[in-house]
Amino acid sequence: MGDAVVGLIGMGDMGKMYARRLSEAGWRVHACDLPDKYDSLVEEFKDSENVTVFKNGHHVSRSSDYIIYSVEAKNIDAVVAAYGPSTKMGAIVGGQTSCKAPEMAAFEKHLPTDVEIVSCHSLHGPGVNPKGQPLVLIQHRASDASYNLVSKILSCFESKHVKLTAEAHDRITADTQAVTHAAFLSMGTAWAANNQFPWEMPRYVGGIENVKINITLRIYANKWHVYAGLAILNPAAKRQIKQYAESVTELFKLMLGGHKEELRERIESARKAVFGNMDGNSNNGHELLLQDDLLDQFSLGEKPAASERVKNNHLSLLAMVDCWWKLGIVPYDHMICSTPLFRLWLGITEYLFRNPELLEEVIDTAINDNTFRRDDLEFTFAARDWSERVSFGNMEGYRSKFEKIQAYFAPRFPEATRVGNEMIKTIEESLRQRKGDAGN
Ligand SMILES: NC(=O)C1=CN([C@@H]2O[C@H](COP(=O)(O)OP(=O)(O)OC[C@H]3O[C@@H](n4cnc5c(N)ncnc54)[C@H](OP(=O)(O)O)[C@@H]3O)[C@@H](O)[C@H]2O)C=CC1
Ligand SMILES: O=C(O)C(=O)Cc1ccc(O)cc1
Repeated sequence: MGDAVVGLIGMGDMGKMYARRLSEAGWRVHACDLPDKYDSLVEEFKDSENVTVFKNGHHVSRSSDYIIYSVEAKNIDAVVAAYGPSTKMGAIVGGQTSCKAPEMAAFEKHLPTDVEIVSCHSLHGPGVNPKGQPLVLIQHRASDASYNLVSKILSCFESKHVKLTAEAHDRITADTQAVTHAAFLSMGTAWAANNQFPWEMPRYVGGIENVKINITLRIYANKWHVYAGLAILNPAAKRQIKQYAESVTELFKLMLGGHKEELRERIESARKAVFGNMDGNSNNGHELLLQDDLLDQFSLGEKPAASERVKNNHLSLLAMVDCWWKLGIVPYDHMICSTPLFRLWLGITEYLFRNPELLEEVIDTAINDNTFRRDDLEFTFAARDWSERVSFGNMEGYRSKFEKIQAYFAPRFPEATRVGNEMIKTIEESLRQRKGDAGN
């Protein structure tokens, strides 16, 4: 491959994934994590001849031509302050953090002026095949030649390169990632508060419920700082998460008050704004992203017989569309810059909103069925509490709540991760195939 050496500062899940793929593609990689991980990293990469592990970021910065900071967003300022001044003259620096405002501020503050800046963000987790997934590239302070070099280095992922400014990146990921995570975090919080493992209850098994359960567990199996960083440090995210909590609260109040017509009108206005004239019977816009039979395959529990199926008012999904409507967000506009979780979330939302019978059943359940009010109450509390922690910028408050719920679900993570990976893989393949079919 080329002569350029790629530096990786931060060898956590994403850093390791980058190191493996870049070195396999023939790039020389200089990597480090914190000094206490030096020995274990040397051992782990002893068979990768293109990867050299260093004790700290000074060594990596001095010897690399494109350096990627792959550390916690909350630490970016401190880490760049430490190693940025050691950057090789004329090198290019970028970061992998999920939120670019603090990353760019740190680069501008601490990097020498001869250093160029091209950042990146893989819009998927470390366990997902990067092929075909969006990879955001940001030419922040760099010549076209340097941008092209970074694009060439990262082309071995076979991801779709999406060129954005840092600001546009943060606005879009607030719409897609931050608010999506808020919904799933709240579901997990409500289940834990009611001492439920939802896959053990008939109401929560099958179809779109599988997506809710698998994604919620996937998020709680990950590291808290990833979600805290992209919610709390992203200047655009607070408003979205707050609106989601408000939409949940207002819809729940309409349900509690038995205001069926008002509820229906509100849902209908949101549906029109977000899904336009797409309905369940026509393919006006495009085909449904997801099909129920596909989703049925990925259960952590036994699917109940149709006669035992318990109806759900899907407050979390109704609130999502209400939130998009109130904020003027058209989620399809963001597909080019979406994560697998966002596509699944949009998929189940669309599944509900483009099925008039199911939507009517949901409205009816919301008004007439009291069975699950306790779940909805906890879900409403949860959405508001997450939003408050994010609004106050409360990292420690976020962490302690996240880790408490994480501990509750932890025994099921291995199985949930396996089923979740399988689900994402199958659904993504099906989406790709359909796109291919449509193009033929
Ligand atoms: N996980 C995901 O799905 C994705 C994450 N991202 C972003 O990528 C970044 C990395 O995430 P991820 O790999 O998951 O997180 P990890 O916590 O697994 O990795 C971060 C690593 O950086 C290390 N680190 C912290 N400070 C230093 C330092 N001074 N020098 C060297 N290493 C240091 C951490 O060590 P220690 O643990 O000891 O602090 C840790 O090993 C985050 O900003 C995240 O938002 C982007 C896309 C997807
Ligand atoms: O798909 C998601 O939203 C995930 O949860 C995985 C993830 C987490 C952080 C990122 O910056 C990008 C992807």
